[in-house]
Amino acid sequence: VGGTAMRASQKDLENAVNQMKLLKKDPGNEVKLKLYALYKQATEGLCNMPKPGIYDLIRKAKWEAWNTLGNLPKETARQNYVDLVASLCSSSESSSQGKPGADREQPRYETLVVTSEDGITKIMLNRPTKKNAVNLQMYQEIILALKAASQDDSTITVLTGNGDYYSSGNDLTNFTNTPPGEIQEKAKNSLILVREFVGCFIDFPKPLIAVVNGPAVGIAVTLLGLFDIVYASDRATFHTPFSRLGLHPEGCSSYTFPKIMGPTKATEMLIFGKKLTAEEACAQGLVTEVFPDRTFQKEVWTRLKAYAKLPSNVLRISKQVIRNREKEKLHSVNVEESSVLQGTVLSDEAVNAVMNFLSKRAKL
Ligand SMILES: CCC/C=C/C(=O)SCCNC(=O)CCNC(=O)[C@H](O)C(C)(C)COP(=O)([O-])OP(=O)([O-])OC[C@H]1O[C@@H](n2cnc3c(N)ncnc32)[C@H](O)[C@@H]1OP(=O)([O-])[O-]
Repeated sequence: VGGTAMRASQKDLENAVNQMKLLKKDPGNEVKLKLYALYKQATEGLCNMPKPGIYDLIRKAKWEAWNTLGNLPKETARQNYVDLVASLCSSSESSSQGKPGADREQPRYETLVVTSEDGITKIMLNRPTKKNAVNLQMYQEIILALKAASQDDSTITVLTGNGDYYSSGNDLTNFTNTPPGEIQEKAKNSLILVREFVGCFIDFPKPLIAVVNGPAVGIAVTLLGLFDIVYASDRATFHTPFSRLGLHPEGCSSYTFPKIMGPTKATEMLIFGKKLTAEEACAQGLVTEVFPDRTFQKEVWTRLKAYAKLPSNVLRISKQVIRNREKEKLHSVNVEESSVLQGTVLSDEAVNAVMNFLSKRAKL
């Protein structure tokens, strides 16, 4: 997940090393350390360098970068190295093709507004007239925005919504204009996209914060279990109406929710579709803190700007320490949830629920 389907070979690694030598723009120390660590892990495995003394700054940074990879398999490290070099080469190509003076770093998005300031990259879902429903383009754009944010020089990354909703979840019209002969294929490809999308949240290397400005539905709720902090307005609600849509939990919620709130509370949400208020979601550990809607934006952004002044590399490493041992498990949960959905996304129950929504704009 999060890389090319094919596994990178030794030859691919060597090619990537050579490509790096030709890179015109210096990718910065943080990326260089990451490349160093992945290369060592890919070629030598587990960090075998004795821990350098505290004042041996350069060797210590290298040791930390390598040691943080823990027992990441050599093949995965090789793949990650190749993927990282490919993304550096493509971003340097696109920036060298950009017009002088233009905003070269940020790709153009149609469904998002992405800004980066004060050490914070903010990814704002921007389909307010559709309550920020996640259509296929938005899935793709969020993947791109997360990949860019993981490599930019911001300290933390925030996901939020524009308008009165955080997000109404998966866009129920994602397959509706598809000719009947192509629907199976489209559903299959869409679920592959959703799986890749969830994988990007699992792998996201920096602190990831949800600023839940209003109601959240479906996949916008389930993904919250993969965030590091979730701040909510007291207007927000949390609703996963999967059963009435003929669907099943995704976004790794079948694993994260029972861990966060205990199996019975998770069942009430994920199977029986119980909608939680922000206060309830906070009491159950899904939300970190609730703020009055009136002061929500001001309070949250003041806090986040202060957090973003902390040393970026330290936050990154702490996040990895907290999350890394769960990563492999989360990826396997993601694959499993996706294959369950493959079997049911075009079931009678699921198709009828979409038809019902379209014909009556039936409310949850
Ligand atoms: C990956 C597979 C797994 C699935 C994961 C999930 O996330 S499952 C969860 C899937 N999610 C759901 O089941 C939620 C379904 N949505 C609802 O139940 C309600 O719209 C509401 C309660 C979110 C808001 O009610 P409200 O009275 O405040 O507002 P309103 O109803 O007037 O909506 C305004 C406009 O937004 C449009 N729009 C809204 N949501 C969606 C959507 N998801 N899709 C498409 N469009 C959507 C709506 O059609 C309308 O457009 P129009 O007609 O003006 O062109």
